[in-house]
Formats: sequence, structure tokens, C-alpha cells
Amino acid sequence: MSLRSAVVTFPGSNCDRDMAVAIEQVTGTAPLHVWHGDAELPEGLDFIALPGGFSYGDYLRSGAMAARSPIMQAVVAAANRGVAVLGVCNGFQVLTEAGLLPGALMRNAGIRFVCREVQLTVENSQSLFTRCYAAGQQIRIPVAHHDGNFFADDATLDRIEGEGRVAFRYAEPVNGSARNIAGILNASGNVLGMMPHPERMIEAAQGGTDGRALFEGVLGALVSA
Ligand SMILES: NC(=O)CC[C@H](N)C(=O)O
Repeated sequence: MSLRSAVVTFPGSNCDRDMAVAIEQVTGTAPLHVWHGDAELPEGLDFIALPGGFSYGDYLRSGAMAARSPIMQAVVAAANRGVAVLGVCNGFQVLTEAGLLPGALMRNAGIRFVCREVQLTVENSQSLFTRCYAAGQQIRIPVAHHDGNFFADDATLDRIEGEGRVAFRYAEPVNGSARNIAGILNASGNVLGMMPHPERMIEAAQGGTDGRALFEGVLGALVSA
């Protein structure tokens, strides 16, 4: 069996091709491509990826307009049915704006766009996305964003920490994120949003392969051999 996946493209997405290449390289099956204006998703998807970029030029707030595009109603419905959804960078921003994940991604604390490799700690190695990492594993993945400063109120932060929903944490401060949170899961564990770009660490020529395990985890969790 193969993974049936889709990558959503919004006007201004710029990591949709990288995401599609990563999914195909690791899982062996190319994803379908879905346009923001489509009202429906293809039938029978196992996995949906919202890629990075500057959807709608980041106007209003990063991800805010994309979250209200026609396809997102179908993505929210699919997520609520248990379909696996990954949002990377702008995709994470879209997921918070769509209400699939708590909190918000604010302007980086240092105001500057941060574009560099960062060290992450894998906090939760039980989720379908992180099952091929070890708990506490240190990995290197690049970030590239100006709105990556994760904010939520203390009660929400305590709750997501307590429920094991912090998937990845920055090893040192990168953008001002509360508790150095780099990626979080929803309550059911089938939605992951993260600012770092695992699709940019798939083959040695990219400078490392620490992103592969995420897609391997998705494949292994969703497709029985
Ligand atoms: N690489 C990206 O997805 C960038 C996300 C968003 N536009 C930001 O700069 O914060």
C-alpha cells in the first residue's frame, strides 16, 4: 500500500514543491496537489501538508487569509475526522489561524527575519509524526520566518505541556517563542504545526537528513506494509 497524500498551495506558498519532493523521496509516492480555491479535497487522503511560504503576502497576519480560503474548510473537516495534517512554518501559522492548533505565531522577538539552522529537542516521540525519533533526541533543522514567536497564555501552555503536545523545542532561544516551543500537536495527535522545515533536511546535499524521520513516521503510522 502507498501513502495517499496532498500538498495544499496558497497564493504565495513557496515551499510546496520542496514539501512534495520530500514526501515523494521518503514515502515513495508523490502527493497530489490541491489549490487553495478548491472546495473539496481528493477522496481517501491519509495525509495533508500545508507548506511554508507567504500566503496572501502575509497581509493582515501570516496565515490569517489562507485560513479562510475555501480548501481550509475541507482541511479542518478532514483533521476533525482524524486525517493527519502537517503545517510547516506558514502552514503552522495557517493551522493556528484556522483554530486547529492553539496559540498564535507573533512577530519574532528580535523583529528580524531569522533564516538559519537551529537545534531542536524532540520532546514527544510517541506521535505519528515523531515516532521515528527518540525522546530527547537533538536534531538540526533550518528555520526561515519573521513570525515564529509562539504565544499562548500560561494556562494553555501548561495544558499542552502536560498533555505531551509539545513535539519540538528549540535548544536555545530563536525567536522569542514561549518556553522555546517550536512545534505542537493537537489534542488527538493527528495535527502537527512546526516552524522549522523538516522538508529541507531530507538528503545529504541539503546539509543533513534529520527531517526524514518525520516523513518516515507518517508513512509507518499510516500505511501498513
Ligand atoms: N518560510 C515560511 O513559511 C515563512 C512564514 C511566514 N511568512 C513568516 O515569515 O513568518
